[in-house]
Amino acid sequence: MTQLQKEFKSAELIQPTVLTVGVFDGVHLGHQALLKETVRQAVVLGLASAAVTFIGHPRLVLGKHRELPHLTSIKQRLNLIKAIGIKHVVCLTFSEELAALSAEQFTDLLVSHLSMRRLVIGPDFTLGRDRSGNAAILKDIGARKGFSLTVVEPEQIDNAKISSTLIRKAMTQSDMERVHQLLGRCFSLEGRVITGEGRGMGLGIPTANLEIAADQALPADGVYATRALIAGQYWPAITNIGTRPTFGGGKRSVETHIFDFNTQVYDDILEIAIIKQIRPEIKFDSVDSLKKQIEGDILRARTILAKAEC
Ligand SMILES: Cc1cc2nc3c(=O)[nH]c(=O)nc-3n(C[C@H](O)[C@H](O)[C@H](O)COP(=O)(O)O)c2cc1C
Ligand SMILES: Nc1ncnc2c1ncn2[C@@H]1O[C@H](COP(=O)(O)OP(=O)(O)OP(=O)(O)O)[C@@H](O)[C@H]1O
Repeated sequence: MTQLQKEFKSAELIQPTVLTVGVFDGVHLGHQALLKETVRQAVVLGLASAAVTFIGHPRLVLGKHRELPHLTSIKQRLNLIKAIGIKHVVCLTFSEELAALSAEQFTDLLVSHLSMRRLVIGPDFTLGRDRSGNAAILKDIGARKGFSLTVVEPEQIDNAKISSTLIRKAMTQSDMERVHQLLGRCFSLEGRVITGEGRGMGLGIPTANLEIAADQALPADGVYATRALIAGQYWPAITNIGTRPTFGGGKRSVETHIFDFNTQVYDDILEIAIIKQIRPEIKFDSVDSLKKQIEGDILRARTILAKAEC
């Protein structure tokens, strides 16, 4: 049995479904509109709602991009999709085997394994080998195979279609307000707390270093006002993303100083909601001037966080 057959077999759905398909990286406002419409139609038709999401980005597997940073981890993506009310979330590895299927072959699998009766798609969505399955073709296949098709209007902001590409661009410009507007929530990073180089304590500013996946999209290097979520509780915080040029630079790290907090958090899972950039990362001439700057940054972060919406 191939990997794809195994994945479909273990995801088997018996109750007929209204289904949507995509990568859903970021689960941005456009994705949310589509997922909400899928849930709404399932309720109206008395069917179960389902979403198929891909592990591994099609554009990477098909060699169109060499690197494509993810806005959300798989875990965040699944939690966000479920929080919208989608009953079944099916993960499929986007492999060459999957990429080689025609729209007809892929929708056959959706009908036979996931009992698809209606497919909900967004603007310009295509499915199957060489992106051959556009809305007209999917409608025609559906008429023969027993599913109907709904095409959802694009969600737009300022006449631009909301897309993960737009969000990645705003991240590289450190425009976290724009990212927030496009996602419909604050951008957040989640990971395990790992050990740093132990300099933070010496500076009098202890930091929790986050373990970050190599393919995680990050805002541009800099200092950000953030909120840290630990064991269900939010704490005001400040986060430095960067290479610490004052100490000779190194591997990019994401380190957070949580205000009024002095508990050991090594190995805990920490989520950081990134609210606003305070300044870019700078190479200081002395550790003292870095320390003075950080003390000022902390005051600014407190002011920003007192007024922030998320
Ligand atoms: C709020 C904040 C701002 C920071 N800004 C800078 C900076 O502009 N330049 C820099 O070289 N390091 C900066 N750092 C990183 C410190 O150099 C770092 O916390 C220290 O080296 C400890 O690193 P460690 O956790 O790897 O031991 C900042 C850290 C924090 C918490
Ligand atoms: N702005 C939007 N409004 C409504 N639906 C959208 C929007 N953006 C994407 N979708 C739909 O969400 C589904 C999942 O899309 P998917 O994540 O696979 O790729 P996409 O369209 O390239 O999205 P993005 O460019 O944001 O990564 C598709 O049906 C897609 O058409």
